[in-house]
Amino acid sequence: MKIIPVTDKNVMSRRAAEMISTLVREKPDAVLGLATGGTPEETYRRLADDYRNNHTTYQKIRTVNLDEYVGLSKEDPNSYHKYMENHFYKFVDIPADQHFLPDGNAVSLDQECGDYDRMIERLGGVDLQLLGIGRNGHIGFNEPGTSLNIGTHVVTLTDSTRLANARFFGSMDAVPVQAVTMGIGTIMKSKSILLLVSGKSKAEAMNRLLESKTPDPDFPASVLVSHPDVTVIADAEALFLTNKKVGKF
Ligand SMILES: O=P(O)(O)OC[C@H]1O[C@](O)(CO)[C@@H](O)[C@@H]1O
Repeated sequence: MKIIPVTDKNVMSRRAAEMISTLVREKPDAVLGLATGGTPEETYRRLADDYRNNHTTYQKIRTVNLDEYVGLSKEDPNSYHKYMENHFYKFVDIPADQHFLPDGNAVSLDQECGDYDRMIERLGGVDLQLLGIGRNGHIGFNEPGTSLNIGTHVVTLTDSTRLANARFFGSMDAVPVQAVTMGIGTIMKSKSILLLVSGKSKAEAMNRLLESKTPDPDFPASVLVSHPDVTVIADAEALFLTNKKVGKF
């Protein structure tokens, strides 16, 4: 795991956007694995700026997202379909049939999960998977206790995750209880992984990740220590609990 310590969220987002746009320019038909949540919002803004200012094209890029809530339509303002539309797709030239998210409203969710993994394989696998981390160490929506080999599946969200995401819904009761998520096995097949960690609320998770020596299902992000190509960009607030030397900010 390569750790890049940065002063704040702005720098984290700039560095992340630079990594992603470099890949897009070097491999114009790359498969990007994308994430939602508060952490990558500014990274998407910067990628949109880069598209506008430097004409970085997404015409051949394919994107696959980590997850979607069960029971929300694609048009629901809180769906991750809508999030991606509002934060990224509408600002760049990626064709509509080249970006994919799991369908949380599929008639058969089991079928949808299997189809999603097969679709990622057909695309040739993910070149770069962008990740955030939950306070309890979840990646995607893989909550503590999830099998480390599992493919895309339906998950019941923990109260802590629903509480953390209640800020987008207005109340915790409005947050769906289930989601479809790429599994940890799916995420680990990505050729490279970029984890973004920002803010004091993530400091405990960051500390635990840095202390992790081997994958532990009780702390899903720990699986990243066994992946050959992981970059973590973390800001000073996220790193404030760790005594490990992470290099200069
Ligand atoms: O970036 P946030 O909003 O703190 O969320 C952390 C992670 O939890 C999720 O919301 C759930 O998958 C991810 O989208 C995100 O990477």
